[in-house]
Amino acid sequence: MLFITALFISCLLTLILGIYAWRRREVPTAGTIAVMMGGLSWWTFFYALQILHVRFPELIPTFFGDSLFWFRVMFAGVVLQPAAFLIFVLQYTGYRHRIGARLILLLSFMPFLTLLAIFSDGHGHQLFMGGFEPGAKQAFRGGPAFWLHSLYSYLIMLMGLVLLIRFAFQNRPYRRQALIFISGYMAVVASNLMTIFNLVPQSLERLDLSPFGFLVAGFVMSLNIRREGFLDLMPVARSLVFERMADAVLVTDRQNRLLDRNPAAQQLFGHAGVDIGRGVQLQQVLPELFENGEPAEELTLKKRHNGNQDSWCLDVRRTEIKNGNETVRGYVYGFRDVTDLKQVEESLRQQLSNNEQLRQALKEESIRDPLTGLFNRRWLDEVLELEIPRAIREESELSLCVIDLDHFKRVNDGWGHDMGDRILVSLAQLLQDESRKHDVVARFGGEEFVLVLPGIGADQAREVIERMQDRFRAMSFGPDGPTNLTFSAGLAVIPGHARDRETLFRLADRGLYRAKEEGRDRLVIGGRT
Ligand SMILES: Nc1nc2c(ncn2[C@@H]2O[C@H](COP(=O)(O)OP(=O)(O)OP(=O)(O)O)[C@@H](O)[C@H]2O)c(=O)[nH]1
Repeated sequence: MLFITALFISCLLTLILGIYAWRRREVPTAGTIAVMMGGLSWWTFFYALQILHVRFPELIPTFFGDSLFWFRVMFAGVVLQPAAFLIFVLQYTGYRHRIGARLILLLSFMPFLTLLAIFSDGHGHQLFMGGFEPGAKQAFRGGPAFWLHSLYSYLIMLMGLVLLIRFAFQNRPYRRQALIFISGYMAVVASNLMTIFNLVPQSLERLDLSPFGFLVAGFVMSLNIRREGFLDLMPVARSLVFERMADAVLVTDRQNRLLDRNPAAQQLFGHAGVDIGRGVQLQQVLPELFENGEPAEELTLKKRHNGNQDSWCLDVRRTEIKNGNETVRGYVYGFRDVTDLKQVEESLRQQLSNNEQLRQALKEESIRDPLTGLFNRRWLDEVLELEIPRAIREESELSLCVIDLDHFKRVNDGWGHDMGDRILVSLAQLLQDESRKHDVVARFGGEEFVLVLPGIGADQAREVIERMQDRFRAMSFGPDGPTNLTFSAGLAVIPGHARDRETLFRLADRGLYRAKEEGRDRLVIGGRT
């Protein structure tokens, strides 16, 4: 009776755990745990029915006249266990991508055959039951199919166990929960092994001990869920993140040999034609990443096949993987595709530079005379505002010369306005040619020009102006243009004639006026001849 009670408690506990896990099935391993727990619950439930049938045949009937009916049904829950266990371990230890249709098919082959053997194994057949008689208080020996299935189960469980133990030692944050899970499952394995190898003491009437193993496993599992967050903090979440990340991630060992890569990396490097198969040396397949020894922070990846212009701009981040004693075990390389960002950045930069050019052009326009291209009066004012105080501060000279074309009205009247414009442009060009780089030549308005000659006194300025006058006089404006044009000029110098802008201009203007008065085509300095 104690045994039956234990069976039902196991059944209930595993059922509750199964339902609990099923309700959290958005965590991928939880679904598998639900199947495992459901299978265990099934196992214990039908085992209990079988025993009750033997003890109380009138209470628990059987079907098809088969006294082992419930026992056979029970095996549906048994054969499920190894495959579910392995799938869980693969999910838990980060090998989710290995679970495909092929593996599922391979794993279900044996359970399917076993179930077939179980149900076709009627009385007299020795294939699975090995002549087992229920209620005969004899040990269950099992036929060849039973042992084959046991071998298959334990091989699979061993594989899972190895993976789990390796994982537990490599992943400190999950070590406790992984070890607790292993210990729970070991209780199932131990009780099952004791049963199938007939190690159960006679006093326990050779009953199947597995349900007690399930009881222990159930308690351990609930402990794991409550204390270790087994269904919340699964490493699976981490591997899911790795797999679903939009950034390409490559994991290498210390020698930069590739150990793992996520689907985003496969897609990106696959597109670029870079071979990122496991074991390849990163320096060999991505030499541009290590151009200066250390990995670059930015990488431009070009499509390897000739003739294609595709390229990606990648932001690279390398993180060291360290173990407990701080030695580097490998690296994680993260590649973020910043191609679009770069394009936006580039077009913004282009736009900024265009704006700057436009601003410069506008500024130029605002300080230039449109006809001659010389500086205008506005710019001249700004220049003088700086240059006059500087000349005084540095005790150097500065000459200001006001130039005005002689009888320009006659030119306009005689040869037309267009010819007048051409002459203004020619004079502007001449003034520019004859002055130094840091002199300022401006059109002051109409046919009047101003020269600012920093660092030059009256004598030197006179030479410059007279040279200009000579050249202008000698200029020809074609067979239909005027000849021997002249200009008059007035000059004043800082600090000799003035120490401020107004006086300087007034004296230069007065000089110009005097030059006109005295017959034009001459230069008057300081308001006097
Ligand atoms: N073609 C042309 N003529 C201009 C321009 N600006 C001013 N003028 C002309 O320059 C002439 C200036 O004439 P005035 O101020 O009388 O002087 P002037 O004929 O040069 O005689 P003086 O200065 O006394 O030698 C006028 O006919 C204006 O129309 C211009 O941009 N283009």
